[in-house]
Amino acid sequence: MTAYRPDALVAEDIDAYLAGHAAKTMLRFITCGSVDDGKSTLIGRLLYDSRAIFEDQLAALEADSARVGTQGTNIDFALLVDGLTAEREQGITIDVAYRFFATERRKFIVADTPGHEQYTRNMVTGASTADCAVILIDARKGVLTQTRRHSYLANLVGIREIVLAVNKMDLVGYDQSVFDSIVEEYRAFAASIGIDRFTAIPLSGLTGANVTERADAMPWYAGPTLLQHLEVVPVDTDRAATRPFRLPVQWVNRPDLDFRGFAGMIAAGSVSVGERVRIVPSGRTTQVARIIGADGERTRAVAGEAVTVTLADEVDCSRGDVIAAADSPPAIADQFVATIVWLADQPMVQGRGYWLKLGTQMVNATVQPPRYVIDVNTQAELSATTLELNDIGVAEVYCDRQIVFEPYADGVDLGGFILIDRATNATVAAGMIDQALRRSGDVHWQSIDVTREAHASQKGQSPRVLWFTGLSGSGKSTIANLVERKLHALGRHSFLLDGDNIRHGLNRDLDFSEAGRIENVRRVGEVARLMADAGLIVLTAFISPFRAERDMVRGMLPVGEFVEIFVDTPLAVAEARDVKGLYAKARAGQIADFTGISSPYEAPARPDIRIDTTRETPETAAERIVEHVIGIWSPDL
Ligand SMILES: Nc1ncnc2c1ncn2[C@@H]1O[C@H](COP(=O)(O)OS(=O)(=O)O)[C@@H](OP(=O)(O)O)[C@H]1O
Ligand SMILES: Nc1ncnc2c1ncn2[C@@H]1O[C@H](COP(=O)(O)OP(=O)(O)O)[C@@H](O)[C@H]1O
Repeated sequence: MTAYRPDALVAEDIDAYLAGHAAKTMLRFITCGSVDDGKSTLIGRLLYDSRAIFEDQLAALEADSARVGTQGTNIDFALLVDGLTAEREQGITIDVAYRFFATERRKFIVADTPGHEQYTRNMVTGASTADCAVILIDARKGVLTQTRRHSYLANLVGIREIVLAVNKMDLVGYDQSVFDSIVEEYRAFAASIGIDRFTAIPLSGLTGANVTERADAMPWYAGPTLLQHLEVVPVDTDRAATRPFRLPVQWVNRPDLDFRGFAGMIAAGSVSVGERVRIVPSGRTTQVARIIGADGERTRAVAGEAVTVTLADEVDCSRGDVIAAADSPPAIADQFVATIVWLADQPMVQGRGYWLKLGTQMVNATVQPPRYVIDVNTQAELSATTLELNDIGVAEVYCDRQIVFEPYADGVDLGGFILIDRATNATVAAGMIDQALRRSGDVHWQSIDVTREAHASQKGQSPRVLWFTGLSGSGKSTIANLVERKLHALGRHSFLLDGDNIRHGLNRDLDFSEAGRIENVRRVGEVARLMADAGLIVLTAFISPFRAERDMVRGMLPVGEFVEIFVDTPLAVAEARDVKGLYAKARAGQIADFTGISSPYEAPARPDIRIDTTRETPETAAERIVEHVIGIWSPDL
């Protein structure tokens, strides 16, 4: 290996330096091990021996090149930090240090994750974009629990290149038999968790033996040094290039009527002009007419490249769709079994709707209680009712519509997803699709001839869901009743779903726990949607204490159809009214989880209508609501 000498070249010919630098492939790798294994020393040696470009040097370089009017450092710099900013924007607090260095053959980003309790979250975050994992073993200690944990996690997130770095060989007299027995023990374990291939290298971070320089002390080892190996291991895009073509559409580029291009990053395979492609999920096939890359018109493009393609026919294709090889398209489904790593401090809430983001697709999804969680140290399958921080579990995921996917093992881009809290926008989990549930493919949406528009127009009205929310005794039922009477008198077709009544029938199996209330509101939302599909004006009077579920119901309906009405009555006033005597019982400890007292109420931040019942009578509140509803639907007045 020839050490890379950026300083000299930068001084002589910055353009040549930047051009050479930009053309090199990038390897992202992760180091797993603890300080005791000599990890810091090893990384330090790699950086030192390869005359690494440190972050601050790159920043200085960028500033210098801007000053002399040269372009081109930006791309590398983005690559250096993009992993970080993406995670920060998603609200995950992680503890992963990224370091950048380069040799003449390759650029490297090494993610260094500390080995403390937050290990799973840190490692999954650091490893999710890595091509390769370097697993450190102390030659004196051999394969330990943490070696197994690191290997399991690396394999879980889809890292196919594993390097077993048997460190501190100097402390065992560079003895081949020590190395061989560690490799044999590791091979048996690796096979048991599905790792069929790894590269073992005996080395010493301290002396530098087999890190960047060959070691005279270990003549029995004929393989590459660690750096030599890292310079040639295949990166994920090499592997992706051999799979069937996939282009998840990021946006549709339509500058004028003559041009309609579909832009995105090719996730797998390659594509040539004239090739037949299939748009998924619609299933329409057509041919690729043109391919435009960063450097202009192309005849072919491969995985990892950002392109815009145009198609021979005017087919429907929008953001979230996937343009794929016509004869081997990805699957579509709305229910999956997935392996989920929980990243948030708040545990998973059964039945709660989370945003599921898979590539360019975003849908609402709920997670069932896990079938089991995995002990990362022993790989044992344990029973659990929910997923908590750092848990890894296998669970069913239900989406509210079909998505285009591939099992994670076949492709990270269409198989990996994140779950996002709808209220805070924080990433709460990372998931990997194992397979679709069979019933998902068996249940088809029945296409119905009498559409919701036909139902509504027959009734001469636009459907609405008037969603009343507020504390017990706030006045939801009283006002909703009055509104319905007025609508009825005006000849509107309506139906009132009331908390007390539904809880005696449809939802009699549900309690007032968080999960019980979430499921209560979800079912009511589904029923309200069906009734709105039937053309009705639906009124619902449920406490519906959580923002996430109210927002979820809003998202289930066409824009503008959901009207959130906050019956804003202070707790003290509702409690003073105590229509049903429940507050007195709750205060006396006879009712558990009572809203406002021992269970939370999340007030709407921006309701469509707010009613202050301390200032407004039920009558005037109802008139205002009717005016709001009739006002926005003027055609048939
Ligand atoms: N623990 C506890 N907390 C809150 N409310 C309780 C509880 N136990 C019984 N009740 C009675 O149930 C009614 C609320 O049911 P909801 O279906 O509207 O509640 S929720 O939306 O699922 O939170 C509510 O009716 P309203 O007073 O009309 O709101 C109460 O009468
Ligand atoms: N401005 C008001 N709006 C609604 N209800 C009011 C108002 N002022 C007093 N009330 C009384 O408050 C009580 C509200 O009870 P209810 O409608 O059953 O509440 P909820 O359905 O929210 O539990 C009723 O007895 C009602 O007469």
